[in-house]
Amino acid sequence: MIDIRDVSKSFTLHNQGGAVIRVMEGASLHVAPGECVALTGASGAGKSTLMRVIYGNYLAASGSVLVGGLDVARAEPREILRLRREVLGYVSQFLRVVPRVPTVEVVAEPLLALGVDPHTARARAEVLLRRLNIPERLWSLSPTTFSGGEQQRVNIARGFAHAYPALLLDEPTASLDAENRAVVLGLIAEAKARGAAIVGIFHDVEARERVCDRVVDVSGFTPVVAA
Ligand SMILES: Nc1ncnc2c1ncn2[C@@H]1O[C@H](COP(=O)(O)OP(=O)(O)OP(=O)(O)O)[C@@H](O)[C@H]1O
Repeated sequence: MIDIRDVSKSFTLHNQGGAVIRVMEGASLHVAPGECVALTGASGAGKSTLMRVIYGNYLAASGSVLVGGLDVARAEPREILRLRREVLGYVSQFLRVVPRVPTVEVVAEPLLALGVDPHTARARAEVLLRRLNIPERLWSLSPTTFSGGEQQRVNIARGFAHAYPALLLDEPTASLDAENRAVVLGLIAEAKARGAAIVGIFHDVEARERVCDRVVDVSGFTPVVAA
């Protein structure tokens, strides 16, 4: 489902004399349907960079990044938008929403974008919000004023609203209490059981051990710098 081959990525800092930072070389990763792979490696090793390359936010300099058969490294912007709508979900650490949109609509939005009828989309959103212990009195309010943990749970509900065949998870259990953490691990396990291919960053080691089948240390993709 996710097949990364020989990817390299560097950044050119145009505002700092054109300094080039080589972050990744020869990165390869295969994630099968139903499999969850955790990216590990020290801070700055390139975990977030690899996630962004898969999502198409960062363009790989070389290699291929196949997600559901589409090479994200070569795809047109409209193909990437379609991929994100239908195939590839991304639960980032922080919720970004348009102000004043009610929580229930924030969660239902990915389904509405797919053409699911509003009643079904809303019902699915409500099931997730209830499961993630967001009090019903908050559903009609914008999540912009919610606590950090509440916002993260709204973000997770939104990320799991559609049954994406592939999912990127950036620290999905950070800042959650034990009960909600268990709910999120349950959602991840269910996504795997229906065949989702998942790549994630899990600093929560226990969570990682519970849901991940494999660990890939991205330090192995760090370019060797000549002395
Ligand atoms: N947009 C960017 N412009 C310039 N350099 C960048 C950019 N994004 C990432 N980098 C560099 O790439 C390297 C890898 O960063 P990345 O955020 O992927 O690491 P990480 O493993 O996710 O770290 P952490 O665990 O601290 O979040 C760092 O040296 C970082 O400075």
